[in-house]
Amino acid sequence: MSTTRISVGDDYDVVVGHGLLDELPGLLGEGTQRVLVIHPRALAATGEGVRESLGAKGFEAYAAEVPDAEEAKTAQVAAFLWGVLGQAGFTRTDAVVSVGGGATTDLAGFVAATWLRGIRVVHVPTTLLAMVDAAVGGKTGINTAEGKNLVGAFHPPAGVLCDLATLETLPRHDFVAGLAEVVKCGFIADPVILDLVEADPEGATRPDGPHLRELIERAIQVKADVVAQDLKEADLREILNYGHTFGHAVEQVERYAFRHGAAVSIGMVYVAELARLAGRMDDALVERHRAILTALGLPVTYRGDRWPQLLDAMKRDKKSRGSLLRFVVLSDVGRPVRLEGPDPALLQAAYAEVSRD
Ligand SMILES: NC(=O)c1ccc[n+]([C@@H]2O[C@H](COP(=O)([O-])OP(=O)(O)OC[C@H]3O[C@@H](n4cnc5c(N)ncnc54)[C@H](O)[C@@H]3O)[C@@H](O)[C@H]2O)c1
Ligand SMILES: O=C(O)C(=O)C[C@@H](O)[C@H](O)[C@H](O)COP(=O)(O)O
Ligand SMILES: [Zn+2]
Repeated sequence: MSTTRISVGDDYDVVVGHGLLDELPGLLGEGTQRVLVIHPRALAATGEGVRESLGAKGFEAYAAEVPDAEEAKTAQVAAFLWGVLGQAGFTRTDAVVSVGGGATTDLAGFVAATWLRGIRVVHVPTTLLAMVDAAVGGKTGINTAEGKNLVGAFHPPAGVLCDLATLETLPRHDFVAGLAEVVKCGFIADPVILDLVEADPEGATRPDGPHLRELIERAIQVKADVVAQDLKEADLREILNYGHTFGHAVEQVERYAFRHGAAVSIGMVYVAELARLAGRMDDALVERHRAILTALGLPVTYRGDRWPQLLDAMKRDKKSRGSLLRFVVLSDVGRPVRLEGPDPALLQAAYAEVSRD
């Protein structure tokens, strides 16, 4: 089966295909002696397989298991991993490999960014969301009690290996959650993604769907093009945060029991409604958001009794400047603009539009 390479500027490639482990040693860097493979509990066998294959190639290979999903993105788990690296004597020529979903790649990337002020990391994403988004672009981080991804660093990987076979074991709800970030790329930059999903929404929800590979590669291309121009989110990169101001607030209010992609789905409808109320988006495009996300089985409403908590969480969004709340909105498909300091009445009215009883 074919392999695709999508370059992120001149920095590194995101490789999409099947059985890509042979590429891993070449990405680890010359002189690398020790490698720590970080994987979640659910992928114990896969993580051990990667460790063994590196051991067989002559590396001093270690594996560390971390909790599944968002429970891994804590200071305690990061401290556990710093301990593992310290005990094994990892130096600046050694490396970290993440094998898992976005929670694992965010955590492992952060640990690599902070160990000795930065060692090499290679991501082997195993969820749809991590392939198209989390493993690409160098945003790493953990959560704190006050909010999502509040501690982190920009630390691009040396490479990203997306083995499509790993998606076969991914639970359906996690697969579908990843589609929210694919659709996000469609709305902000690549309308063909929206056309493909609209033509066959059921097919899009299956790992063997006819357009899955194209959807994945198009979404990666959108992200790669953006981060190659603005790694540290001075301006353009904010478009990748479409739907996240409200989405991250939902995740925090739900204490991370809600999947990231599901929260972003609601967040995109929220911000579309906000844009409509602010006179920036027409009714048809708002309804297109609802129709596409609903057809994929993603949520587009949220409970209606959490406004003070949601607003409080939104104020800590990284796009905020002082007390100014800032949103990425669309004037049309592929035309992201900023909405700064919207009237508080509009913020709450948009919430009413996505609230269910
Ligand atoms: N850094 C970024 O740019 C960026 C972008 C998007 C999202 N994120 C972050 O990514 C996280 C969400 O990532 P996610 O949706 O991949 O979820 P996740 O990492 O929480 O994984 C979901 C679940 O699936 C399990 N799993 C992973 N791969 C599997 C497989 N192949 N088979 C069976 N089970 C598997 C995991 O152990 C976990 O329980 C959030 O923390 C979000 O903030 C980061
Ligand atoms: O890569 C980016 O930039 C993004 O915003 C992609 C998002 O999908 C992702 O969830 C990211 O982790 C959000 O970052 P944050 O800066 O809002 O914490
Ligand atoms: Zn996201």
